[in-house]
Formats: sequence, C-alpha cells, structure tokens
Amino acid sequence: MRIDIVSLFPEFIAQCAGVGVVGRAQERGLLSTHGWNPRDYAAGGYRRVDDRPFGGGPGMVMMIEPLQACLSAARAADEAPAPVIYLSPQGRPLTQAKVRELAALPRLILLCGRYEGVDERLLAAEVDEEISIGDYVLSGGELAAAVVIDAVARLQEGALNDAESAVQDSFEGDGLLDCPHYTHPASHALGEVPAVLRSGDHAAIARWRRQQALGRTWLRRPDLLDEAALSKADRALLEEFRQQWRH
Ligand SMILES: NC(=O)c1ccc(N[C@@H]2CC[C@@H](O)C2)nc1
Repeated sequence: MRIDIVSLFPEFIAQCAGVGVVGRAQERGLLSTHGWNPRDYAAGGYRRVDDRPFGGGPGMVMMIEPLQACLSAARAADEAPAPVIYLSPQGRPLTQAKVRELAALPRLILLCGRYEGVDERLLAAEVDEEISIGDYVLSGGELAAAVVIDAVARLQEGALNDAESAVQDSFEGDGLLDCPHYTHPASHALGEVPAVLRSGDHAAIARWRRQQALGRTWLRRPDLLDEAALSKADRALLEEFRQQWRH
C-alpha cells in the first residue's frame, strides 16, 4: 500500500511512520509513505501557501494554487488511483470499519491542513472524502493523518506477527471493547492475576476473555453493544456478568 501525505510538515509524518509497527511494515515493503510539501509548489520568492480570509476573521487560510500543484505532483508519482482524503473535524468519524475499507486500497493521498483550514474551492475540486478522528480541533491535520496511517498499516498482511495479532484488538472482528490483559508477576501488591488465566484451560480462558469484553462494552460503551447482534452464548455470558456485577 502506498500513502502520499500532503503537509507543510512532512518530516512529522516521516517520524511517526518510521517507528514501531508502521516502520517495520515499511521495512517489509508492505507499506510506503511519501511526504509532499505544498511550499515546494508555491510560486514567488515568499513561497506563499496561505493568505487572509475573505470576510475577515482571525487566522489564515491555505491557498488553492500550491495545494493543487502539490496534489498533482503527488498523484503523478504513481499510476495507482488514490482517493484524496482531507483530515478535519468536519469529516465523517473514523471507525475500524472505515479503517478496514481504507487498508484494502492500493493507495491513499492524505491532505493535511494548517491554520484555519483550506480554501473551500480546493476541497470541492480535489477531495474525495473528509475524515475526522474525533470531535476536537487540532492545530493541523498531521496527527489525524498519522492515526489513519497507523490504523491501516497494522492491517496490512504481514505487518503484525502472530503474537501481536490484530484480531484480539477492540473493534476488530466484533466491535467489542478489548478484555483486560495481565503479565508477570502473577502476584503483586497491586493484586493477583485472575486464576483462570493461569489455569491452562484454554476454553475457560477464551470464555472469560469474551465475557470481559462483553461486560466492559456494556459498562463503558453501551452504544457499541448491539445486543440483538449477540449470539445466544454471548447474551448468556453478558447476563452472567451483569448478575455478578449487581451483587
Ligand atoms: N478531529 C480531526 O480529525 C481534526 C483534523 C484536523 C484538524 N485541524 C486541521 C487544521 C486546519 C484544518 O485543515 C483542520 N483538527 C481536527
């Protein structure tokens, strides 16, 4: 998968994409990221990329021309077609389902804005979809782009070793929150590891983990819990959890 990032701070993305799972995915050739700086496509000595907003008001707006030229150069760098995604609070919320959809594409172009945003005419002409990573305002789209890159990178085939299996994560196969995790030491002043996890009874362990995922989703994110979609076994597990919780 190829990801091109249009940003005034391409070095920011290179840093994020260079470490951990994403860095390893790049080393393994599963993913490549390429930064493009609109300032390199801005005309004139000042290499101007922003200007004052029509209608007045604080801050600056990113201009059409440098972005349009930069996007054209990015597009031309590879023959694979790619949606242009603009990161902004006005976008559709990013979900794991959307991440899975994006991760299946051969290529993405991520447009990161700064200042107050981007001239609407550029967005209307060049952007295929807007995505938001949450209902809050950031100083630039780069952090949101880094989130998208991380989320899609870890879904690339071969990015995660078995031990890091993505399947166990929340929002993966089933949209539930993750179960609790424990490691050595088994006994600590902060408490004991649940005995079931040390029992070697894999069926009991799987049952406990499923019940914890169901219970935690019910307690913390009931909005994610579509009880209708739960299997009969899941509903029984959740009911048992609720009974225990109430006593
Ligand atoms: N929640 C988000 O995904 C998000 C994305 C971008 C952003 N800020 C940039 C700066 C100017 C404009 O391009 C938008 N804030 C929040």
